[in-house]
Amino acid sequence: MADSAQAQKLVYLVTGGCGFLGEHVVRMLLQREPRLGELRVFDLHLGPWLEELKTGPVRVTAIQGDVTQAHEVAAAVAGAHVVIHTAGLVDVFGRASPKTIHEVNVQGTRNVIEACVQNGTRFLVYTSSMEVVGPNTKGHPFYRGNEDTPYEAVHRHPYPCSKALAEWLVLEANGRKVCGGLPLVTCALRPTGIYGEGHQIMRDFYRQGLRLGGRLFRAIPASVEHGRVYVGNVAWMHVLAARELEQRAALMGGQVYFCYDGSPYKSYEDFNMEFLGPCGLRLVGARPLVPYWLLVFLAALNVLLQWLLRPLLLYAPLLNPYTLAVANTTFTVSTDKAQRHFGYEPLFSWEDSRTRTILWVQATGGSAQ
Ligand SMILES: NC(=O)C1=CN([C@@H]2O[C@H](COP(=O)(O)OP(=O)(O)OC[C@H]3O[C@@H](n4cnc5c(N)ncnc54)[C@H](O)[C@@H]3O)[C@@H](O)[C@H]2O)C=CC1
Ligand SMILES: C[C@@H](CO)CCC[C@@H](C)[C@H]1CC[C@H]2[C@@H]3[C@H](O)CC4=CC(=O)CC[C@]4(C)[C@H]3CC[C@]12C
Repeated sequence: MADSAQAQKLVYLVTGGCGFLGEHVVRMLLQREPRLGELRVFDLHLGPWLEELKTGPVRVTAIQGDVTQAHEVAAAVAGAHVVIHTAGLVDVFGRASPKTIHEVNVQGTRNVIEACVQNGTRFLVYTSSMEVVGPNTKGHPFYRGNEDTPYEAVHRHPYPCSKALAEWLVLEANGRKVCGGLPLVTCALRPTGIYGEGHQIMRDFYRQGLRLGGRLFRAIPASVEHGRVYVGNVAWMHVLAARELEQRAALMGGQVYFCYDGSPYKSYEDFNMEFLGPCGLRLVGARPLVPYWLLVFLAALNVLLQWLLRPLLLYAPLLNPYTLAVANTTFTVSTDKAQRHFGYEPLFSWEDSRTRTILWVQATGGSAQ
């Protein structure tokens, strides 16, 4: 697709294109990818908002499908130049079984790779996660780390296990000959905790705060820092990476990139208050109001309750030993690898990202949407 035709229009496929991140990737491609000729949006559940996109100048094709079904993925990939594979089962709360998480995240990714190989699709960008690195089960801090920082990555939970395995598959596939004989070029992007318009957990915290009379209670020390990244910048990074993969195949192929922007390093709760504060909530307590040992106990109790209640109902609260460990461990990234390799600069400043998120929480937080 190189210089033979600068004006050649490209077919992009976004898997998981109706999810929180996927929708932003889809909209970003339509706004910022001049070579886009057709955009295929593949998802298990198609969003009604796709309809309005179908009236624009670029052909938008909605494909309801399941990444675990190889034939459905193959049909969607046929004829695509670039695949952005963002579909995944994001579950750290025990809603889905480990088997299902593995099937979607690992087998689904395998199906995407094989479909690229069979169909001669050469460019694949995979949405990985910071979770493939850590936090590890020992709670070691990862402080301002980059892609080369040594860290003891130990995965036990099904979600990070599945993301690590899927990322490995994607990177290992780099250089494989696709149908037609040319090499596949792949890279993986590792977002930290994503926030922005559409962030379900943010909305849940907002609603919880409203129920508690406009208050949230500090549970995690303010000194535990998290790296967070705005969804618009994560989407922009995907679009740029996909665009540059061909020209910079030797440099970018088989590489991983953390997703980063100018969002401040703060504790998970203090960071959320950047948005929930202006929406009228306040975080009570300069220090955690419950002792850590009690949180550990409650997290363990939640696991027991989940197990006991499983025959009757799905009990999947936010607090469990894994989420507590993640929330309570510093994990921040500081890197310029994406800037050096493919010229990434955040599209949205921290101020813009903050304002957009606040407006979204205000607009939808109290409603049933
Ligand atoms: N939300 C976060 O903070 C982070 C997310 N990620 C990764 O980003 C990607 C997108 O995550 P989010 O947008 O947050 O999640 P999401 O749940 O909003 O989006 C995932 C999308 O994948 C679709 N999907 C799930 N199973 C599927 C299947 N079997 N076949 C086809 N589509 C399927 C869902 O319907 C959904 O639209 C995931 O791969 C996740 O692992 C990585 C780092 C952080
Ligand atoms: C102990 C509670 C007191 O208020 C707070 C619980 C917060 C947790 C639900 C979140 C804290 C950190 C989040 C994770 C982190 O942002 C990294 C992630 C990366 C992903 O790829 C998927 C989502 C997540 C695991 C994210 C999930 C929610 C938290 C554990």
